[in-house]
Amino acid sequence: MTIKVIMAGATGWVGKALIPAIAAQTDMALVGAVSRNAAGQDSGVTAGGQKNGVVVSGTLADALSSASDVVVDYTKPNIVKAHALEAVSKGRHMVIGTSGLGAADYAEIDKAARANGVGVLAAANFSITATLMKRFALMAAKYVPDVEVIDYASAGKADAPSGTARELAEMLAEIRQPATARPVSDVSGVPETRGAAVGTGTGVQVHAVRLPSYILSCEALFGLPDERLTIRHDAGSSAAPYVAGTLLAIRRVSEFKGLVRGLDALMD
Ligand SMILES: NC(=O)C1=CN([C@@H]2O[C@H](COP(=O)(O)OP(=O)(O)OC[C@H]3O[C@@H](n4cnc5c(N)ncnc54)[C@H](OP(=O)(O)O)[C@@H]3O)[C@@H](O)[C@H]2O)C=CC1
Ligand SMILES: O=C(O)C1=N[C@H](C(=O)O)C[C@H](O)C1
Repeated sequence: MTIKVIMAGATGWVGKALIPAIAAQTDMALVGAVSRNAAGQDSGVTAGGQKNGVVVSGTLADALSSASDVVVDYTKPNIVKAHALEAVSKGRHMVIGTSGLGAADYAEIDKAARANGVGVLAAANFSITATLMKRFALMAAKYVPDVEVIDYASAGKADAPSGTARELAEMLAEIRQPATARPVSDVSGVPETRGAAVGTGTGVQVHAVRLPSYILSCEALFGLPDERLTIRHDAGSSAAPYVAGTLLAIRRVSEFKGLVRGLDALMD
């Protein structure tokens, strides 16, 4: 069966890499593309390549008016949830790459997806090595209770923390033992410098750094008396690392009913 795919965020950094990649798959067909500013143009051309005959729509609603199976979203934190709810309400499976959502948003999308009998795969980071970083950090958290997350990104990144750091912190908070660090509420000085607690219970402290020269790096920092472990991922300047993981998600998302979080769900 050919999987008919709509690419929302077709003219973005990641979307431009995915448009030719989706079109090149023998088991997929690119049937729609979304960008407000490129509406009416050919999506192959706006992605920097040859004409592919798929005209860009200005809204997801427009793109959904034709038949499709899966919507892929690499847009912006302020629109991704609305896109997800719209796509699943129209019976489409959804692959979410866009950052900015948290556990409560995903619970809402999960409910809507289950009600409509479709699958959603949301991964804060579709790169294989970033996914391994998360997996290794979750393994370490079973043995070392004290962990904090440092999130490094470009000066202009729209959201903080990054999706990568948020997913990691939320999952660490679910499995790690209580930390031995002094509670932030007992800290004097400027307690905000201890970062923000992300996740259930006391959460995991996340520190977001935003500076020119970073793309996205994420560190899980574990401490025990007299020793320390750092597990870190650094993203490079191209969107290539996210392509293979996103294609895998497009192929597999219809196997689910409801939302599954993290590329690692597909990696075993
Ligand atoms: N999960 C992962 O592995 C990765 C996630 N990301 C995340 O993906 C998201 C996108 O990143 P990136 O490609 O760098 O973003 P860009 O800013 O380069 O591109 C955003 C795209 O979304 C479109 N867009 C923006 N707003 C809307 C809207 N309201 N309706 C429809 N389309 C819209 C833009 O077109 P226009 O403005 O014309 O509408 C553009 O095509 C970010 O949240 C980023 O953090 C990034 C890399 C990897
Ligand atoms: O905004 C980005 O650039 C990226 N965002 C993703 C995130 O928020 O985690 C991950 C990706 O490495 C780059």
